[in-house]
Amino acid sequence: MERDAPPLSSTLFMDGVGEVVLTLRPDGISWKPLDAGVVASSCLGMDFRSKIQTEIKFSDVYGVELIDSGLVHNGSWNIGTFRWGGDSEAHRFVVHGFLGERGSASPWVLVAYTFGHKYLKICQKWVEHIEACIKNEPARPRSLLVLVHPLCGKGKGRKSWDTVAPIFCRAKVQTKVTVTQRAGHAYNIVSSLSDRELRSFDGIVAVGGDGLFNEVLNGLLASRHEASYPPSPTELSFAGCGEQSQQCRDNTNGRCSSNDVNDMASETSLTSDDHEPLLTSSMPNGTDIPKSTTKNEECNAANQAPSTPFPNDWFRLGIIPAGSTDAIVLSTTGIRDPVTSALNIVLGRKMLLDIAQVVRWKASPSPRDLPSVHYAASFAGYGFYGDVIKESEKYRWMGPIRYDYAGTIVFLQHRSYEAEIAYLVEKADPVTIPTSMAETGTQPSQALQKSPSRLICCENCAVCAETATTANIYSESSRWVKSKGRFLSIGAAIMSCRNERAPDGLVADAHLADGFLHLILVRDCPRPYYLWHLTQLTKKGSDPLNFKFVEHHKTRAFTFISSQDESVWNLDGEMLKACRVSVQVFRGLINLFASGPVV
Ligand SMILES: Nc1ncnc2c1ncn2[C@@H]1O[C@H](COP(=O)(O)OP(=O)(O)OP(=O)(O)O)[C@@H](O)[C@H]1O
Repeated sequence: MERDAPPLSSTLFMDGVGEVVLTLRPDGISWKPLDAGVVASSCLGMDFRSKIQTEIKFSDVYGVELIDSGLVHNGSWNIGTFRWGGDSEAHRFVVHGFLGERGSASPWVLVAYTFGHKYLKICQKWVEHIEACIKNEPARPRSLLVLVHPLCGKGKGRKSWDTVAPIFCRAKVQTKVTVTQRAGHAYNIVSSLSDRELRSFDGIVAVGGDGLFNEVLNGLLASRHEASYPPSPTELSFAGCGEQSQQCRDNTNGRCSSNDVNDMASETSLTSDDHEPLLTSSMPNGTDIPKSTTKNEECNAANQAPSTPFPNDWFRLGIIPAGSTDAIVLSTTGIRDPVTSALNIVLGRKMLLDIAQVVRWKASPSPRDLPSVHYAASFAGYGFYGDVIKESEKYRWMGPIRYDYAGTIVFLQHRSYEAEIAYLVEKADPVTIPTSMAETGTQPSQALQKSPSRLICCENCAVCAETATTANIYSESSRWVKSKGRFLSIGAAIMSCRNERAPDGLVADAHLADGFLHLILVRDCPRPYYLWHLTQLTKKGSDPLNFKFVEHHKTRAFTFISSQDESVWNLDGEMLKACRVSVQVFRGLINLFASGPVV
């Protein structure tokens, strides 16, 4: 007889096990074989058998679905022998979940448990019930925009999406999928979404590498993030640093007063417009493009504010790793696995991520040369880092190995660059160690010995969760410090920047959402010392920053002026030509479908 009441406990057939008593608990379901045996599960056509799996929590269930009626196999493994108990024809439903050890950096493994009953209604009730329970789990997405870079990595973007697409389907997440056709395509799609279109999605997923994610990030924030620019390098250079630079500001919440601009005009031709945010929409690679305007955006423009501003607490970005380095995924999940990342997305995992705003200033007298704004999630680097990206473009045909080849060439060239940096120092910052200028040597500096115990960012990180609001970069609690000289490289790590070559990343203890970046200045030094520094980066547990020629400053903003006519920056692995740059970090500017690395 069919029943209408929701089942709290029923006897069903479980595929590969036989008859079980299935029980609904507040936090999941459990099953107990009537015939004491073992439990089996299957995944993507493969069988995973476990003697201990007799339950699954709703937090580990990503989908449940009715399937066609058919055979439920009643066989089970029993101490190495297959015991066949006959199959039963039944109505069926499948519970899709995953097995993953908490606190372990191994990939999560998909599991599917199939149950059957002779009455369809019993199966329907179980499905409805489990669905209702998983809906109570923290905000799982319903609709996503998915952008697939088909050529990323070794051309594995499409294949990576094909691997994980069934997960989205089983989780009943609607996906609008676009395969990119060229560099800049993802940027165009995202930046031209009207607010209404954006609000129809819970997030955007990039299937590709850090470069595709950077395009999505820039497209999203180009017209939706409103903030004052950081000071221009020439402004700080003109005003000098330290307390003076604070005094050159009025009370316009960080914007320069017209006096500042007039004062600077003789040096750089900056106009007051240069200091208005969001005047220019730029491609991540530095090509300025006209922003397409939708009706909605016109409306927004009239209201002077986008109706979906950033930061907000609902819209999330996700990455399915398929690129050549995948530093953002490695630094935010601890593992480079498309299935684990897809599960993080459909399960609605959410964490805040700091984003760096990189403003490129031009020195040309043309009033059309407005500053252009770019965003980076993981890294901004100059010198060695910029040169490697530039050189590697010549060898694109080699695939990901071109970075090793280009890195070797650039290392052998051993170029250093004259530059002037000004960085913001927190008056109470224990990590900023302004080491002596232009000092090189083989003896490790004492910098890190002076730093407090190094807390590595992880799931539920206490540092990132601190509610203390990050002070405005113009607050009284900070001052600008200048550093000038010849540098082999200048790197700004917004996150640890872990990758397969650098298992701890550039800065092992960088946090994902503390509002700081780590400025690493590598001063000109003999080539063997630089090699020593680089090789330390490749070793787990080493200390690549503990050299006298390396300065490490934890900061919220810095400016840069190069004395070169052409300077190349590396933003999240993409090239940006810029001789004058200001960078500031925005704490938790976006939400990511992730929960932090397992370390
Ligand atoms: N269909 C496409 N054809 C060519 N380039 C594309 C396409 N889609 C995106 N791109 C661009 O390719 C660049 C690299 O993308 P991504 O980082 O995702 O892959 P990757 O394999 O890790 O790349 P790389 O090895 O260059 O770092 C980005 O600048 C991105 O904008």
